[in-house]
Amino acid sequence: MSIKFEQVGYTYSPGSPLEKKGLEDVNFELKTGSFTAIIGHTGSGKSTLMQHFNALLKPTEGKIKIANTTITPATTNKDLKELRRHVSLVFQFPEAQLFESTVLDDIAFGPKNFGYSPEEAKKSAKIWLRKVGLPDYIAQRSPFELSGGQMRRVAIAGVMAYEPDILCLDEPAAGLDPRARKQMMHLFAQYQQEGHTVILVTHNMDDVADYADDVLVMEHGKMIKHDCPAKIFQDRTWLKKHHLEEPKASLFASRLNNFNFVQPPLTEKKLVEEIEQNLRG
Ligand SMILES: Nc1ncnc2c1ncn2[C@@H]1O[C@H](COP(=O)(O)OP(=O)(O)OP(=O)(O)O)[C@@H](O)[C@H]1O
Repeated sequence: MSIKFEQVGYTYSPGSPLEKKGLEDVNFELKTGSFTAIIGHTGSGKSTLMQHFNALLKPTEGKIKIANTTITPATTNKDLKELRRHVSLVFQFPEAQLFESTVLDDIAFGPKNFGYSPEEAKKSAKIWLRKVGLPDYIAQRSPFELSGGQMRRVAIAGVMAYEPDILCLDEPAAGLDPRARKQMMHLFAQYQQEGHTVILVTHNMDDVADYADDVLVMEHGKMIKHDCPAKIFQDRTWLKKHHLEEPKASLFASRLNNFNFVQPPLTEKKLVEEIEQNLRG
């Protein structure tokens, strides 16, 4: 499913004293099957942008084309059900939205809502319970008896169980320990490898380097750069100017004297390879 933003703008509370521009003249196109990271410092418009992918917010200017749906300021909610089956949004702390009495029912809720029969929904829920790394015996427990990390997985399984073509994630691993974060990111990477499009808002540049193949940089509601991670992270002066961090691996490499890196290694694996090469001469 292709995604195209054309001169998209969004104003919060227009015409009121609280009027605030959230997005301004945003233009880009994302490829089907890509893993796009949206980065930028706090308040730059990442979440505002994210909420436009499934029209939770509709542009107040410009238009968005996602597959066969065009979203403009005039689009009404009744035109959007089909889009929302194909494009899902996971907010920070999605576990706050769990509500069913068992884990399995909670995961099956999304698929049922989007037209799966009760049997199909249950079957998909069982598959996704495993895919997010939870044991089968948890299925009949109340989601509220689980740990925070387990609840997060249940919430994410509930979205992935109806297999949206485009999965939008707003800092989905916030607050998780490093191991749980890695497992979660791995799950999203696998989802992309199975042919889906993944869009991730993150402050974690290591995740960008490890998983994304495409990056949008936001600043003051505008998209200031759209490129692959290697190009985004190659210019340290530009990153500093825009208050963006670089991945730990390239930061580490920049502090090594007497080593020659053709370009900053972005991942731990690449860093190790390049150090080995340097040592071999
Ligand atoms: N409901 C709202 N009403 C008015 N202004 C808002 C609202 N939500 C966000 N904004 C403003 O829009 C701008 C962009 O906010 P947004 O939440 O999209 O940024 P962000 O990049 O996601 O930030 P963070 O990294 O802190 O989550 C900010 O100036 C913010 O104050």
